[in-house]
Amino acid sequence: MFLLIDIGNTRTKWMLRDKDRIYKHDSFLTEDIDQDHFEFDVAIKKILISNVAGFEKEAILKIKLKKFSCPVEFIKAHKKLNHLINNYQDATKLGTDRWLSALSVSHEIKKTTVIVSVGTAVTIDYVSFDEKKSQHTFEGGVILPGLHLTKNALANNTADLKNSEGVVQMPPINTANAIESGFVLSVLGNIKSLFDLASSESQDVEIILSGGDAELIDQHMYKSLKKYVSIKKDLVLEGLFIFASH
Ligand SMILES: Nc1ncnc2c1ncn2[C@@H]1O[C@H](COP(=O)(O)OP(=O)(O)OP(=O)(O)O)[C@@H](O)[C@H]1O
Ligand SMILES: CC(C)(CO)[C@@H](O)C(=O)NCCC(=O)O
Repeated sequence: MFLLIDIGNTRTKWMLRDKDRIYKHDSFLTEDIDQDHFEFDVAIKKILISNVAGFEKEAILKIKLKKFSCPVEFIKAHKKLNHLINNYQDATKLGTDRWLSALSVSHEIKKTTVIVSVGTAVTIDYVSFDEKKSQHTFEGGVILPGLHLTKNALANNTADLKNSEGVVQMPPINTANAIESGFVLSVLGNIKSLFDLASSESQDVEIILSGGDAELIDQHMYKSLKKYVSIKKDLVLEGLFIFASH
């Protein structure tokens, strides 16, 4: 049995699973990481963790997990693993969550893929597929502030932009809708740019959406791209399981 933990900047997602079955799947706010979340009485072979929320969270979690008396591994991006090559300038500097998502895709999808994670930050990554070599390459990608961060940055640094709920509207005719629409359109525009780049190299490109706000982007996806899009929520946890089994 493996305990897999994905520590994001806002939410921590975790899963207890083995080869055949998922036994538990839950999440909590990362700021509550010092509380007792892992209460079960089963023998765990290994705990694998993806952490993009900083060293302090890692230190707290290490203490919390001592009670399981099993190996605990914090994963870092590799230059090459299985059929995935990582072309980031410094391979180990690629966010573990981005790399594990690419690892998951490289096992599941034999196609060039644009991986979009819409969480605290938004990342849009281009993973190419070489059919002849049966090999995927993480080619690169963009990072943007997520919806919550975008709203907070505007509210905290301007006089008149309050943090309120808006909807996508074209053209937007009030402040809240202008901010919400601006965020969604900027993510869509970036997806289109990375999709076009991927399509210049490959005729068969998929777009995978993940993260807390994936549905928001999916709802407004360009009509011309809809047929290439699917949502997969647990890419990072799936990547951790592939890593555990490699
Ligand atoms: N208090 C909050 N702080 C930050 N984000 C929030 C909050 N409440 C809701 N959200 C929304 O939840 C989303 C978080 O999604 P998700 O669960 O994918 O994040 P995450 O795993 O923390 O992200 P990441 O992996 O980028 O750190 C954000 O995009 C934001 O819109
Ligand atoms: C971009 C985030 C915050 C997305 O969760 C994470 O992957 C991260 O902290 N990455 C490190 C920097 C990088 O990937 O270039």
